[in-house]
Amino acid sequence: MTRLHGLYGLTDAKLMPSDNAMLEQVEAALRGGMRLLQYRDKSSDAEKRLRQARALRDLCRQFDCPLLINDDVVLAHACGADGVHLGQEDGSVAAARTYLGTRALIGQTCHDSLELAHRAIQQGADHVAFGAFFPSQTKPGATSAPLSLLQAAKEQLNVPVVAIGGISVDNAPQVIEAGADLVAVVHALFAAQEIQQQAERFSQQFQHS
Ligand SMILES: Cc1ncc(COP(=O)(O)OP(=O)(O)O)c(N)n1
Ligand SMILES: Cc1nc(C(=O)O)sc1CCOP(=O)(O)O
Ligand SMILES: [Mg+2]
Repeated sequence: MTRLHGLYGLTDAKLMPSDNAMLEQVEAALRGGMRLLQYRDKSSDAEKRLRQARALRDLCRQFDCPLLINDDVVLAHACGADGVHLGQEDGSVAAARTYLGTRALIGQTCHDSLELAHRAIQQGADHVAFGAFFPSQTKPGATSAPLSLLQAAKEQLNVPVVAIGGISVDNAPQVIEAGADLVAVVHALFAAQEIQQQAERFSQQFQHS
């Protein structure tokens, strides 16, 4: 199992208006060194979601990059993804662990709370996400989290820690220095003019961490 570390991209239906656009953008990020991908699509179009998730699974496999599905354990299982990302309102981590098995990657959103993170790990999460560390264009209403939380998380938790929310090439060093193992990014990655180069810029920041 590869170590969870580096750039973590999340797909975005607005920035990726067709299957081809999505696959091209994701491939560019993979070529630039992205280490984990989350398929995040909030639509209720089950056929599209399964088709896109399967296409991403095939693409990610070529680059040895795990694929997680946002919110939906059933889709994660159906498309053969490596795991799932759950929010606090997206169903139980313990049930996801039972459903997807011991090898699945399961992350949970913990906002600004170490208590939520301890609970997530107890229930079977193998990584946890905190945020938002900076104002997010993708999710403007996200709860904000202080950088000091990352240092405390690294001291108290023995699983990889994800930082999310408004992360850019310019501010990523702050969260990485504070302890983030992965930076989860939508806008600063997939709205970039040159996605591969942008992914390389993010990835280079992990070379010494
Ligand atoms: C890596 C990562 N962190 C946090 C989230 C947010 O999850 P959630 O709170 O369930 O919100 P939605 O993404 O479902 O809108 C995430 N998706 N990924
Ligand atoms: C999906 C999501 N969850 C967040 C949280 O804080 O839980 S912030 C966020 C959006 C991240 O996108 P961008 O990199 O464009 O800010
Ligand atoms: Mg969710």
